[in-house]
Amino acid sequence: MSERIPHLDLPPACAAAGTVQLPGSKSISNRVLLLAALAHGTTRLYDLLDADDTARMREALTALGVTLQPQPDGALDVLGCGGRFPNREASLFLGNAGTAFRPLTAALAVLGGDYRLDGVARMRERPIGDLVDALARWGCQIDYLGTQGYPPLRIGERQSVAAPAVTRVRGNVSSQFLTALLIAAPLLGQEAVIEVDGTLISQPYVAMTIALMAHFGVTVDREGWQRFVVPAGSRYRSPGTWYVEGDASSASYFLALGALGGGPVRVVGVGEKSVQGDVAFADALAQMGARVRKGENWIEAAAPEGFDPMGGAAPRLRALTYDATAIPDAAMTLAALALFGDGTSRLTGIGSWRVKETDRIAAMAAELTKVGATVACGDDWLEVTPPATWRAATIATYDDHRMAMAMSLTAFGDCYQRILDPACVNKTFPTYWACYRAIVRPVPVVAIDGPSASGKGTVAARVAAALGWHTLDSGAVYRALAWLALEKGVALDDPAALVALAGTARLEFRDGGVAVNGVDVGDAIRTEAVSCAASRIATLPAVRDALLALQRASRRRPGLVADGRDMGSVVFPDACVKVFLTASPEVRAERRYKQLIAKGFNANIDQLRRELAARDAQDRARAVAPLQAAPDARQLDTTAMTIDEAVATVLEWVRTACAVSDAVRVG
Ligand SMILES: Nc1ncnc2c1ncn2[C@@H]1O[C@H](COP(=O)(O)OP(=O)(O)O)[C@@H](O)[C@H]1O
Ligand SMILES: Nc1ccn([C@H]2C[C@H](O)[C@@H](COP(=O)(O)OP(=O)(O)O)O2)c(=O)n1
Repeated sequence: MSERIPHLDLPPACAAAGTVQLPGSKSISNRVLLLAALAHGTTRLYDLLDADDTARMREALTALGVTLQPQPDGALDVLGCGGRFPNREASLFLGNAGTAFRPLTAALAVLGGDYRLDGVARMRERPIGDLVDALARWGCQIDYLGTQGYPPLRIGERQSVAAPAVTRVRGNVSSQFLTALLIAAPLLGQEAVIEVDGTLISQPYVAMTIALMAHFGVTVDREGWQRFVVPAGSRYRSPGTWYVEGDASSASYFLALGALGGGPVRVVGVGEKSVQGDVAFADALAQMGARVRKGENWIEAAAPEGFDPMGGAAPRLRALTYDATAIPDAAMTLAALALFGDGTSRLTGIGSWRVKETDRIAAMAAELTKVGATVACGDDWLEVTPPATWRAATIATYDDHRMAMAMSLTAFGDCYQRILDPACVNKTFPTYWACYRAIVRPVPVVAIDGPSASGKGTVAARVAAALGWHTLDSGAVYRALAWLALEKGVALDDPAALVALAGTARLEFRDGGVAVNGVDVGDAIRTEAVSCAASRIATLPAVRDALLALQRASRRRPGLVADGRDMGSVVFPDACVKVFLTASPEVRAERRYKQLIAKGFNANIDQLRRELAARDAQDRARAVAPLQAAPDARQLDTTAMTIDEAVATVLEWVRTACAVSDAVRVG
């Protein structure tokens, strides 16, 4: 997704199954790019992540004079510069990529030169003082160009001081500081000893750094996770060819979706032997009750034993109490999964969330609350109690890819959810939404549109009864508001007043019944006066917008049959079957006449014919969502058909359309 669209509406989801080929790991990609650039010899890299954060690293290396040669088979050749960048002067823009900013700062500071490093506004709020202080003790020359302790930075020539016996760095701010020092240490030309003060967070990321350095010829001796020694004479050497693992953090969203949507969902690219700590997410998911299986290069997740994907709701998972110190990124997925727990979940050890792409604790708390959860949080913990009632929400993403991806799980809460700035996933996973759509099955909708008295309502109700699905008579939505406007004397051509009326009234549509502010208006809205008023207010775009969410709220498991004028074209454009029902004007007038008489209303067939024709004309001519068949709708002319025949035809279409999915129960 390259264009920044303002929002993405996720329809309520009912199932998820399939296989996802994961993009390359961001953490591995940026580490091996830098190691290959610093190494002696050429490294051929396969399956590198192609996303914003890796693009920033590649641009930086190019600016430093490193040659990167894309190969016809998709690989990238990095021509290592043997421990010294050709360009001793450069100005680097690193966006919001911590995995590029921190290690490059350390490597450039140790090598010395004349460099400027900067990033986006948020990068200027992410602390780097601990790393700069440690580097200063190695004789590095680093100045803050803005706020002390934060980017942007200017790097000069390193003073030739003997490295102190021990360089200390705090372990609880960002493990990337330690990673940066370790990667830069072989460039010092002498032994480096690094000690960690306090607890080391995100320890698996440091293990990954050490493992990758070993593949590039540098062995780090360590005592526990407190003391690290990089021997004198260490030099990076290309391993020749390197295959980047799939991203384990990105895997977490799909595994979670598998647990919520029945599954199984398989992610390919990470497995049992992964060097990435975030594979531990799968174990946390199993603790929540999901069924998890792992192979060498894949992990699979399915809903808990006994879950019926055709039932009324997402599976109840077990609430989780979890120390996420080792997996801060994947823990965001756990926070969203907590919405589906059987009680309050508690995540601890997530203090580093405060200094990531955004203050993730505050962001998560705010957005989980919007969908109905009760959330409590502190400096380094978050507690989530699932919603008693789910709410449709507009979810902010804070220019944070993981906020967008984690919150996509909320689609299993039986409401539409709007994700703002969905393209923020480009940071690490540009194809996320395409992968999401490939495995997630929204609650199915059958849309039946057509002119008045073509039989929409009758056919819709019978089809829904046969399938066991819900119904939406969208005409009743317009009729109810029109009825209220007539009651209250609100002008039928005053959009603002009508929208205000819709905002304050309680309009309820359940099981075929219609109530306005608690009063049953099922029959009152069927008069010809209300029909004409409904058709008039339906021409106003603002009124149509105001009634959209109300109509979409009817989309609930296991499925919905909706009838109206724009069900297939506007309200449910992703409906699995779209029907455009017609009948000749004479037959329609006759049907309506009989219907009204049967209900005890007075009716005149000639007048009905005229009124139907006028209303059809108005519904067809309006500028917004006019009555017309969607391009992908199937026409059904019922002029010479019985109701049974019409219903049987539609049911057959539903069965054919849904046969591809065993997630949808038909008939
Ligand atoms: N195929 C059909 N053949 C005969 N009568 C029908 C047929 N479809 C619907 N009807 C009758 O026509 C009337 C109007 O149908 P309705 O479902 O209210 O239409 P709409 O919702 O399109 O306005 C109802 O009394 C219904 O029983
Ligand atoms: N999806 C819809 C449904 C109804 N309307 C408007 C246009 C229609 O003339 C009125 C009444 O719709 P309704 O479906 O109840 O009317 P009929 O039963 O077909 O006569 O509402 C609409 O604009 N869009």
